[in-house]
Amino acid sequence: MGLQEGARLEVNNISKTFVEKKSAHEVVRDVSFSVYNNEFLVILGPGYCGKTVLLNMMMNLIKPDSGDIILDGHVLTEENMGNKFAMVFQLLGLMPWKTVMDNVILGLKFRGQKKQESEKVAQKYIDLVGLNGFEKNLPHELSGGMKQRVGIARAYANNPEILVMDEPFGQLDAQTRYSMQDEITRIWEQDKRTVIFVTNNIEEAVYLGDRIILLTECPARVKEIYNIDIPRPRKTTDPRFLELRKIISDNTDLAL
Ligand SMILES: Nc1ncnc2c1ncn2[C@@H]1O[C@H](COP(=O)(O)OP(=O)(O)OP(=O)(O)O)[C@@H](O)[C@H]1O
Repeated sequence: MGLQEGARLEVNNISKTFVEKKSAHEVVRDVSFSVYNNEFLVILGPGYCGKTVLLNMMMNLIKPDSGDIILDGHVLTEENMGNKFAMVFQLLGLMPWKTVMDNVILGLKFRGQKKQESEKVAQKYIDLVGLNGFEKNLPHELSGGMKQRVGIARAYANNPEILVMDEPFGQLDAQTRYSMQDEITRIWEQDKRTVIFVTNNIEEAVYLGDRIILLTECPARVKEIYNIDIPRPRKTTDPRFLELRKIISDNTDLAL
């Protein structure tokens, strides 16, 4: 399969089986899809279906057994991926002894940027995620949603072209989760990047995505790809929203 028009990333027929003590565990089977420039792509699948393994292959952290990943027309390697990717995790990995500013600056520091320049970049993204005034706070002084914002600011500060988010709101209470969904939409609309967002929540997928890649139970296969043709800001009560949610729900074993 060649590179499709406008595609940044092409996942071509990738499969992965883990072999442990002579038993084989097939986790990803023959998965193919494209990721387009600056789109908000959601990967939706049930728990343990292989979403993280798939993401890890897309980020060159795990080698697929077969198939390949094409980034901007070339097979993905450490060299050509450079600093193009940044990741936001469900469990954030914030340094508890470091302030918001120091946590956001971390990646820039690793790359040897000067402190003053790093602080300027970090401040831009601290402002973007709405944490102005909390620069000197420590993570334990922040709510779950605010910590998640720090994670997003840190990812953005590294200036990635592709932002990968692995169930970033999975640990948040429902109310905070809804407000973070609005926040991530606002941030992405203000500073567009290619986003690959993983979730097991259908409503979240329909609320956020330009497109949804629906995966099956393990081993993960692509069950369907949906274009979400609902203008933003979206409303969960919109008839088209409810219709799409039902169509996807009827096509999967996922519980809402
Ligand atoms: N390095 C590994 N060795 C062996 N098995 C693994 C390895 N990594 C993942 N697996 C298995 O692959 C399956 C899919 O795991 P994965 O973490 O990708 O699921 P997931 O869809 O991201 O789940 P969740 O929604 O809970 O995050 C699991 O059964 C897991 O135990």
